[in-house]
Amino acid sequence: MPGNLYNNCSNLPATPTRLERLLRERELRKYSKCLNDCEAELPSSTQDCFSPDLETSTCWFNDEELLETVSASRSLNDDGERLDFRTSKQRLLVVANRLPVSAVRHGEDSWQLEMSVGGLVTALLGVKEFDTRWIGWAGVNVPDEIGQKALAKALDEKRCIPVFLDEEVVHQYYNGYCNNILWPLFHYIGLPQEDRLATTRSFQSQFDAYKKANQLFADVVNEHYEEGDVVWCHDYHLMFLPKCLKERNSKMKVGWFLHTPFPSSEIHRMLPSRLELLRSVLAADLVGFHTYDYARHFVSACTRILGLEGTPEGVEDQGKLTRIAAFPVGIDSERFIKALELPEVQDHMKVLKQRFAGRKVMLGVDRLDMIKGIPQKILAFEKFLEENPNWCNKVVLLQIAVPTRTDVPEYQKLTSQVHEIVGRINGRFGSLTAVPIHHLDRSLDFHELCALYAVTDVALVTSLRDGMNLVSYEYVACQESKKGVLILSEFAGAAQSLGAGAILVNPWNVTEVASSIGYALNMPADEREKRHHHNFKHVISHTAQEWAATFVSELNVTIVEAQLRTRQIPPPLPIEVAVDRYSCLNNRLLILGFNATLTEPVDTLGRKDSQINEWEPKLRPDLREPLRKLCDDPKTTVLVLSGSARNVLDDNFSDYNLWLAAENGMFLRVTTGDWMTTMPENLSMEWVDSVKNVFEYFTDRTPRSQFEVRETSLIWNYKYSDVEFGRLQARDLLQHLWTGPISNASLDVVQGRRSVEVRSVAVTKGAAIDRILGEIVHNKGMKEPIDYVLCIGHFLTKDEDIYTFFEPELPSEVPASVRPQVPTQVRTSIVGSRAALLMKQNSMSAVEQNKSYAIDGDTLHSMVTDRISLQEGSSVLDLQANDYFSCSVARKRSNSRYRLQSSDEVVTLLRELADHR
Ligand SMILES: O=P(O)(O)OC[C@H]1O[C@H](O[C@H]2O[C@H](CO)[C@@H](O)[C@H](O)[C@H]2O)[C@H](O)[C@@H](O)[C@@H]1O
Ligand SMILES: O=c1ccn([C@@H]2O[C@H](COP(=O)(O)OP(=O)(O)O)[C@@H](O)[C@H]2O)c(=O)[nH]1
Repeated sequence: MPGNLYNNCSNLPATPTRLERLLRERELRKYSKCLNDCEAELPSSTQDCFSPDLETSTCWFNDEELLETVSASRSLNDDGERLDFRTSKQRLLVVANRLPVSAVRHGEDSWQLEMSVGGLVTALLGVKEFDTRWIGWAGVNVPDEIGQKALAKALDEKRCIPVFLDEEVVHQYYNGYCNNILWPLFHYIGLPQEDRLATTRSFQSQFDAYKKANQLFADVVNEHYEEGDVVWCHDYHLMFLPKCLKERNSKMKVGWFLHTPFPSSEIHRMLPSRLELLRSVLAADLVGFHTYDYARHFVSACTRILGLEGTPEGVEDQGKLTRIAAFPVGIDSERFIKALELPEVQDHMKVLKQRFAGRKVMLGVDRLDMIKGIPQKILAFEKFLEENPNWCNKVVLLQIAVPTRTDVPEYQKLTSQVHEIVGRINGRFGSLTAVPIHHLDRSLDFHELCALYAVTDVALVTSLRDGMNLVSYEYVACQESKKGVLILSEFAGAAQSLGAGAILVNPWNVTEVASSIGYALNMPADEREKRHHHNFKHVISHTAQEWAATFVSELNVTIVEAQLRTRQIPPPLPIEVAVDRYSCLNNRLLILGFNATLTEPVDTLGRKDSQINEWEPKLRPDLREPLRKLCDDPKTTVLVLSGSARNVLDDNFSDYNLWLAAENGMFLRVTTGDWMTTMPENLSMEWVDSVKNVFEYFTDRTPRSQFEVRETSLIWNYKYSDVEFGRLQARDLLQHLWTGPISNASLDVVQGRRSVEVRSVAVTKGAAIDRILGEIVHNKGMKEPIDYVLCIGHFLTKDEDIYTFFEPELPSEVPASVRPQVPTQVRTSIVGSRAALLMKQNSMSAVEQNKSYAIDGDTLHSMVTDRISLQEGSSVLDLQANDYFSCSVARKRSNSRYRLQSSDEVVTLLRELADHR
């Protein structure tokens, strides 16, 4: 499709595709990594400053060196030798609710920083390729200024920037809206019911706090932002952030990534703030998810709930594309693999092996969260013991359950529930010397955790839903020597990547999980090896570093593409200029479309305004007054040029003094006169019956679709049907029309946004306007040439030839760069036709003579020349470039010079014109 003529880029060198750009970026990353690796071989004295030895740190918490690697270390900046490499690092602002460290206060101005627990922190700690700063909440309330200053200073050393949230905001935003509303909903647990109903009542105040908290995050980002920075927002806590950031600075590169699942649109629909949240996220340039399924759900929420267009690339709204894609996170696998060689880890392994000698050990590591399916896991283990009494003293389940979100009542309840089940099972199957379940309500340090991962025989992950689940990755990374078995919930994002090597289970099916435990414990060595090998390969190649680099690279590419795309969108109509020129001139022509131009905007969801009585297009009531004024102005001619049938235009406009052109100009009438036809005489309509059959078939099978028979075209409209079903049906319908029995007829099958229209090839608004103008000039007995044309409409691409109709005749002072590119041949014929518009007295009606019309467009123009009486020497059009305004309404790409966003803006424009006679 041609772009905006004013921005015709056809002469530019071919721009690379997105894939080409991404591949190039990938090559560059590889090259940069190669440079890095070479540096790693430099003498150790030059390395120390920027490559801290993580594995020598003894504790998972307070791991200062680890944090240094999150970002390019500052000492790197002081190293002259590495200047080139360093300068290529992109500044990255990572914004997440939780900082990688949580703060514990020790005195008025003294703070201790501890590593935060959770997959998001683990994933982001692996991000090393950028010059990174973290912005987030330190997990603590700091009401006093001294405390805030001291904490900010302590965090600064870790390149972290705090967002201070007071207790009430944390309560309403974090415990309330994030963890009691969004978290359960996104994990298919649903919204609060029964005893949680009180939460529903406070929903609005929690949402307000959520927005307020997001704004506070935005303020801190704005304070630290430097031009060119990439701002990467994380997770469901910050869905409002992209909008806050873009409102302030539309040029900021903003990405948003969700670490949890994004549920089916049917679940998201339940959320009272569903629209606002989706819209805010869409303000980002790039939106990422762990899996293709989550991305697909998000796109479908945008199409079904917001009524936007979903494309394979993302979601489009008024020409703005938000790119949506899957970026599965990984871990810093090397860090885990290397840790296994550390003496501390080896010591832990020895102790564990001794402690559990003679027993197989199964491992569970989860935050104590209802989504992790801990009760289901324990119940399945109980069933296994029940059914396999011979295993009772030979297997033990070690469950690490890290306390989390302890202020939220649901989490408190879960703790007691789990304790109760564990107690019961240990009582039932335990002995004086051994219990089958070892349950720990606390976190472990990094070395203990690695040792546990390495020595255990089976890892049991039974999440009911889980964005990714990094524990499964970490387990695989640490099992290179033992080759233990991973039992993995099919509802964890990790199932998509590790599914082939793991035993996949439905955690709700206790029987299935129990038998999988048996299968895993008895699995022969060669099968374990094969499965492990497959997973290990994936874990070491899909790292957190790779994840971040890919996301940021795609964000950069998305921005470039957006800039290219913007060039194809016409600029907004300069209303003041259009009005000013209008008031200066004396013979003005307004050509107005009808549907979606002078009618209320269609509810794209087909829900609200989809009552049957709304189906007929109606002139907006707020347009009646300005339209009447314009029609009654002797210096103005108003023409409504529409695809609609005659009766529809009659119903809406009979009371106004204007011109009506129905069926794309095939019928014409001044409201004081009768309808005339401008239809070429030998326009073949033989195809109508067969197309009618097809349309009827699809109308029957597509609820709330309509089928309209006009005299020169047939239209099947599905704007009130289910968006996705309608689109699928339209695809089938089009395929049939293009390849079926009528494929050879001389027809045009015109695809609208929510419609399919079939008409004869010769019928377009641009083809009709010449004849219409001739008739208007003749009928009005115009003496003065038309010196102002405003042509606005929500026209189909095929009908946009109306915009170009006037272009070639504009005087040559229009700068070459903004003049439309019309092929020479076409130009000649149009210029030829313009001769038809020379005025003469005693003219004969062009329409009266329509018998002699030929179908060929060029011939038509010259036929008109013969029939319109001309007034010696004067032209119908005397149009200066600046007095011609072609303007599309609610179209993302168009050949028009300008655009208006919606029919609301048409109202504004026509009111202004009406007030400036
Ligand atoms: O910060 P908290 O409220 O204590 O919760 C900890 C984190 O839990 C969630 O982690 C998710 O991210 C992981 C990495 O992408 C993913 O593997 C896992 O499936 C998710 O549950 C949460 O999304 C984070 O924001 C929290 O920080
Ligand atoms: O005592 C512990 C137990 C777990 N983890 C880490 O917590 C993360 C859990 O991430 P996952 O993606 O599995 O789930 P999430 O908790 O983020 O939902 C993993 O990186 C674990 O190494 C930890 O730091 N300390």
